[in-house]
Amino acid sequence: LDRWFNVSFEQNEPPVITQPFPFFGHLWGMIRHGNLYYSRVSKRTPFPIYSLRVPRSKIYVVKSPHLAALVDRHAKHISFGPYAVEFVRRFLEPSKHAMHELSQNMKEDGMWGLRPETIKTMHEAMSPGEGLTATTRSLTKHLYSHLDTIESMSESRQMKLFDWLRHMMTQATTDAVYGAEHNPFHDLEVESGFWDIKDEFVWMGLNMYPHILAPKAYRGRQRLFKAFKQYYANKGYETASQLIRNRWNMNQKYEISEQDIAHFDMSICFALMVNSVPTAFWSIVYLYSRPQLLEKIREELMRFVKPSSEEREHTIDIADVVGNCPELESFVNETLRVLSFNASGRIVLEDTMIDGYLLKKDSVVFTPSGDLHADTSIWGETASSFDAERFIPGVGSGAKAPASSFRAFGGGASLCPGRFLFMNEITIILTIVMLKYDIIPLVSEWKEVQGRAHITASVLTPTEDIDVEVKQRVGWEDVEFNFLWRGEAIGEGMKNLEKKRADSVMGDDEEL
Ligand code: HEM
Repeated sequence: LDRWFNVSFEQNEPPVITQPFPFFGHLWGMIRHGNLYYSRVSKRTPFPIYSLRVPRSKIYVVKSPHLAALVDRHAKHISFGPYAVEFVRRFLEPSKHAMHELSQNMKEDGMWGLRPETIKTMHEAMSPGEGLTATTRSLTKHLYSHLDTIESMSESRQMKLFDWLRHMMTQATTDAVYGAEHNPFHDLEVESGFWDIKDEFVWMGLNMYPHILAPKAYRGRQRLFKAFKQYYANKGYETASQLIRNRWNMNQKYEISEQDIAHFDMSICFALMVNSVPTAFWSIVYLYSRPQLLEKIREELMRFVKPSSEEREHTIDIADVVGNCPELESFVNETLRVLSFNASGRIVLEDTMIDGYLLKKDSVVFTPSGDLHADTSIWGETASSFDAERFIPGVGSGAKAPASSFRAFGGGASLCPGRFLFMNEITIILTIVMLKYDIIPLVSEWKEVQGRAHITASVLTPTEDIDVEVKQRVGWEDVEFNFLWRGEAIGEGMKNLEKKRADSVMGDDEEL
């Protein structure tokens, strides 16, 4: 269809991009290509902003960095709130009371109302501070114990990379966030049901006969709802992270039922995992398929590794790595830049003029990250290629890019509150994996894998998995790593520490 795009102009409003099948043409493109559709249209239009007409909705797509920054600045009138509430209505089967409470104070005039207050408490729980430290420490322990199962695998440690990461990160993240005591994801049918929802999400979102159009997703959602209802009946929140306790308390304040809270958790699980898992996959593929880059980042990590007097033992506090490894951080940001295709959806609450364009009330505004991340006026002539050093201060174009143009985590008032937890998580995984293991594809070369866009996710999902073998890192087979998070030992570190304590107790006994 993209070959037959045409343009029509309406007074003041952004130009309308038409195609031969009125209304349904664009809708079909969106269903077929997900968020990648906007990039396809944008490539064929010279305008900084344009309109798409679909049944019952008018969509404006913002392409220019300047207009993206303006949309962010008009957050009260071009708002993320109603977009998020529409997600709840379509996917989470909320009660009337829950919908009523969620729909209050859409313009966020003052800090009141279920949605603004919940987001505020989420930011509090997930910004650097006690809550984030406690959750990350728990996450590190759970990730390590899953990674450690590699050690007990048989001689040939072969696995499907994406499947392996997905299972490990699902279990470890939900243990850390929901508490391992009552984590619903320990039931593997809940885990597989959850990922089925993602696979058939678009069809479920049409909200017409979901049990027929999206049967696997429908069953997965029912299973997830039921499991979370049981979780709250068991008072699972009492042993959960601050994030879940804060959310529970806020929902109590607004008299939201346990059933509604259980349904809301589907969105939290999406936020926790749908971007982090593919980012971990792409990061490992990009690193291990670029041996020089891998060695460079390993060298950077080695600055934080302290060998003990017994040569075999090495200790690293992963919390020191976060924010202090420009090569690693730049690499992760660049991975996000090239693979983020979120739409940053907003709803126009009042007719609003931005830069001479009229945006009409009730329309949808998308600011696709794919377009901004490919803009040569921001990222230079190399915008379309992967440059691991792009975000190193003083080296690449990324360090100077305006915040409103790097949109992997969205932008403006609705900037993702989970970005710090994510950065910690990816640093933990990559640090442990890079220091301890070599990862080799079973076929001789790393194959080129394509990405698929999802309406719910920012980061593309790989269209196929890669069979790999995980081996002890060559030259480091005899080294034992102790991993810490803010001085507290985990994994090997924990075992060694416990052993040392036991030895010293024995020594004391002997003295006695
Ligand atoms: C790679 C990891 C992640 C990526 C790429 C990501 C990306 C995003 C994006 C693109 C948005 C939309 C913001 C906008 O349109 O302006 C968003 C919002 C959000 N994210 Fe994340 N996210 C990640 C991890 C997380 C995690 C771990 C959580 C934890 C629960 C989380 C919670 C949220 C929430 C609650 C919002 C809505 C914010 C609001 O309503 O103001 N995200 N995220």
